[in-house]
Amino acid sequence: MSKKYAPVKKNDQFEADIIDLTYQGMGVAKIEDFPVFVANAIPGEKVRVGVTKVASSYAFGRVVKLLQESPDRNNDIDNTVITTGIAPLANLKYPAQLKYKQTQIEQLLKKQHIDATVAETLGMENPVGYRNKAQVPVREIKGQLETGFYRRNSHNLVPIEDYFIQDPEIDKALVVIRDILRKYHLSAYDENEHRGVLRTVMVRRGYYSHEMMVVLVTRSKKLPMDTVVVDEIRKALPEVKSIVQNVNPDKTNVIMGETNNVLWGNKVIFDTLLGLKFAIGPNSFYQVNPQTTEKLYTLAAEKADLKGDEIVIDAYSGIGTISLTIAKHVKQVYGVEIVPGAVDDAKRNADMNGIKNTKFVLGKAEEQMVKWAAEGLKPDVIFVDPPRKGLTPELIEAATTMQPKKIVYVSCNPATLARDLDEFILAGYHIDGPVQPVDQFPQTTHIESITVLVKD
Ligand SMILES: C[S@@+](CC[C@H](N)C(=O)[O-])C[C@H]1O[C@@H](n2cnc3c(N)ncnc32)[C@H](O)[C@@H]1O
Repeated sequence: MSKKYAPVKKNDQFEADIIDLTYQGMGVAKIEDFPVFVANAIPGEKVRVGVTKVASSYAFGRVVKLLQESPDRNNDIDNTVITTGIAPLANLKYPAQLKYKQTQIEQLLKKQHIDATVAETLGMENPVGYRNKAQVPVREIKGQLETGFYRRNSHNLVPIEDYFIQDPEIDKALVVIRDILRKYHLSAYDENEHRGVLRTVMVRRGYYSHEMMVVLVTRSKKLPMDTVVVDEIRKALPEVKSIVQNVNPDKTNVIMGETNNVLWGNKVIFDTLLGLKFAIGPNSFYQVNPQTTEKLYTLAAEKADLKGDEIVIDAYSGIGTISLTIAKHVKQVYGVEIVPGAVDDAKRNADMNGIKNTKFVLGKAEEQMVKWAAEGLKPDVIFVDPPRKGLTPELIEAATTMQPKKIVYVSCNPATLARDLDEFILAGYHIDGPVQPVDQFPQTTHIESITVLVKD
């Protein structure tokens, strides 16, 4: 690829209109057709841009002066949530956020030459304080243990007490835990030296149950003062039902390690979703926005139009949330999931809710689907709910070989969704009805949606 000529250099300033918003929530300005991505600038604004970094085909900039403000700008926020990337879209009023998410999907489908409509994003009534899970790094700043969030694109911790999108009870618990760790002089992890004890504090809280799990992720096997620390945490936070130490000894950005030691209480916490009870372990994926998850699953089930006699596959089944919520509307569900603890939770969740027509298999969805296809399994409907990287060609081939009438694609990344939809269309499926975005992650750039594919 030929190298573009960069018409700007670092520290240059220029005035520009912001013409677009990237999928990371940066404003786009152009100078001689050369894109400059500007933090905290939104479409419709005119700004004086200061160039902060120049690459061969784009540059980054910051707002030196806001010359003309968009009516969509939300000024009612603490800027830390933008600079840390906790809530990179919080500078947009909520209706504009919903529109942005719809438009992002439309643009990605168009790029892939997919002819489909995208419905308006279903939003939340109160789009703050919704996250049921926090994972905050622990670092030492000026000789003191701090919890907070990294400044965007860095590993520099910004101490924070109000995380804006997390359940406020979780925010309060984080401060209590931080103060207990300080009181007993526990050391924070130092990434550069690979030293210190506490790397991350994870807190999860059941939306309906109010049960809390605290996970202390440590570099070292030993957690000094564990007995007193645990005792103080559970006394100070009566909602806590489980305190776990997770050991992650590696020099890595991966948050959780493989070993969990239950320090006090249960191995799991429980919560309810669509009237069913779920056990959730420390390493299991559980949707972070329980309020919209209920809408999402209800819609996904409605769109599948289940009659009661279907064989269904739930690929990427996690702790069985989709499988178990649709089980009563179908004959049999087969789930596949890669995390052993999540499969154990899914089986336990089926038992706990008296559901007998589900079968959960531990494995890679892309391999298990090929096995099922080879065994002659003929599902009527396949649900896929993959992580951000989307589906593999093998999975798509296996799924279409089984020739289900419907495929319901729950996606958390419209870029991989568009790529995969193209493959399904080539394999003889078409998109039925509009793609439906559901705002699982208000104030952030993440986009969740449901698409239904039907056999031609
Ligand atoms: C977006 S979550 C969906 C989970 C579940 N459907 C839910 O809504 O709670 C994706 C799940 O896929 C699992 N996963 C990731 N890669 C996988 C793979 N190759 N095969 C099977 N499961 C995988 C993750 O552990 C996670 O539980």
